[in-house]
Amino acid sequence: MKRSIATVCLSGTLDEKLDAAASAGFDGVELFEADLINSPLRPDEVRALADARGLTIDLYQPFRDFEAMPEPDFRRAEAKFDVMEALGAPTMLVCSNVSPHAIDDDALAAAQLLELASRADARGLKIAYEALAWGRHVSEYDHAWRIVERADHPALGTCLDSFHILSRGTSLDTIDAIPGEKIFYLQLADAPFLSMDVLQWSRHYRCFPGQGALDVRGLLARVLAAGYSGPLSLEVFNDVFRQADPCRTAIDAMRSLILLEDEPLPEPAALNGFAFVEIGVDSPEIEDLLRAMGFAHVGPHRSKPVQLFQHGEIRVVLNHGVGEDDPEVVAIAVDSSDPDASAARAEALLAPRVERRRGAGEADLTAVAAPDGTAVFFCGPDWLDDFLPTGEAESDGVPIERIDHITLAQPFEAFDEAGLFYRSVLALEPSASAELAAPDGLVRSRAYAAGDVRVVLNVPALASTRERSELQHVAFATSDALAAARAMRERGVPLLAVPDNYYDDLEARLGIDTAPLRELGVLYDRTPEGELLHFYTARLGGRVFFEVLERRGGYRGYGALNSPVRMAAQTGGERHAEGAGA
Ligand SMILES: O=C(O)c1ccc(O)c(O)c1
Ligand SMILES: [Mg+2]
Repeated sequence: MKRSIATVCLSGTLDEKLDAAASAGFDGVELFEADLINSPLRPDEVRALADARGLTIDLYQPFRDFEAMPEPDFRRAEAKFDVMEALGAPTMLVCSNVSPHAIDDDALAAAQLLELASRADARGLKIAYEALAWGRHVSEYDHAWRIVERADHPALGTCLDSFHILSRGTSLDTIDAIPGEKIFYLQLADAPFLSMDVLQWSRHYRCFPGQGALDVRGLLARVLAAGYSGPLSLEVFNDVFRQADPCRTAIDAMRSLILLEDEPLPEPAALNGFAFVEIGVDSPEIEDLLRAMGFAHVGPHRSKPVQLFQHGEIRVVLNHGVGEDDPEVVAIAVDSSDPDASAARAEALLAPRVERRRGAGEADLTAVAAPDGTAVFFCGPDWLDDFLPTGEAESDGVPIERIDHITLAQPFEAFDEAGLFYRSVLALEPSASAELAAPDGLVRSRAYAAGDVRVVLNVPALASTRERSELQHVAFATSDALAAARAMRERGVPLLAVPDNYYDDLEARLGIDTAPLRELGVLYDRTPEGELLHFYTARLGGRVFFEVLERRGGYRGYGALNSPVRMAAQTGGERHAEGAGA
């Protein structure tokens, strides 16, 4: 189907918005009135600009506070029709009246919309009437449809907006009763569940389908079943997108539509956990730490300054060629049952390829770049052959087994984009997001998982100019956290100290004996499904640390409840170290 995007979704000036929409592959735009009014470009120039970029202007929007008025403003309407003719925009969106002067009278609304539609029709234009969720007298789509049906004019139809419908929880049954050709336009937006005034929710927190919690997919299926054949158009008001790079937002938006439509998308290949995690480093200290955690240096890469360390199923690749000052997770790799299929799906979802140097005879690994720049590799079985065996053996006695999850701090503007990236490219399912209080600010966190591939994304809740530590960590699964903590402590792994107050609270809340946990700095969580025991290493330089976790029973979470004490301990340790050095 034709794909469109409202200019209000994108930051920048009108010409920048058009450029971004076109470069992401959109067919058309909804022109948001303010974007035109604030532009130095004449309507005919906007039309030419859109035309030159292969974009149609599908909708002019919104025309506000028109219907059910004592004196409907046809003069203003005619002036806007002039603009639409110059733009080549066929349809005007009229959103339901919010004015205190509006009269609660459907017959009046229908009569005035009928008059508007016949004037539009005289110019070959159409009117699409939309219920705003906060409209004064019309706030439900089925009500807007009854008024359209009552007016009964061929140039008058309705505009359905998934946000207004799903935010109010209106039954979707009436959609089936609207003839497809009377649905003149469909606007798609998702949003996280928030308990707040619906206007504020709509104007600040909408997001692209797949990024929020609304069943946009279900709604789309109903609208298509009704026979709608117009554009699938994204209309997202979002504070973060308004300040993000419009080209990136437009690609994020297009990825959302591709996922929503499903059709030309290769099926996701089954993933069998993480093949490896790659850490960029320029110092050898991390090698000592990995050995203390029981890892063996399995081998150097045949042609690159890259070392493979392994313990059980856990593989950590240290890349000395991309080392920043501080160690940093630069790549994650999934073990794919069909790496070519994984790569094809990633490409279909507009994931940018990471170009890599490859020596003769080396495995041909495809990597794509996640929004924060982390490379995501799709591995088959043969990549291990790229390393020359050293014969070094792993140590017994440190019971860690596989990578459980990888947690990556995201740049402020990349959080929703990154979530949709992992959700679509790797077909990971999101869990609910959590808010975690760190000493230096609130952190929003959301996990994405499929089988043994789990990625947790964190982001500061507010953009900040302050220097913030953007922590990343790799969590290793164990079947015995206490034994693992004891073994690592004996082997000299620096573990994060946990305050006594934490254990006192744990005893007060749960009535458990915390002595073994307290002794080793192991944190604890319990849900009806099971238990979690987990602990952390100190940070390796600035950003990276390791976690070891034991899931007991059916525990599926990530110990979010314990993140604040962990973050406080990390901040405290850092300030302590600064103080000691002074
Ligand atoms: O927030 C608004 O005013 C507004 C305007 C036009 C729309 O289509 C819409 O869904 C909301
Ligand atoms: Mg709308």
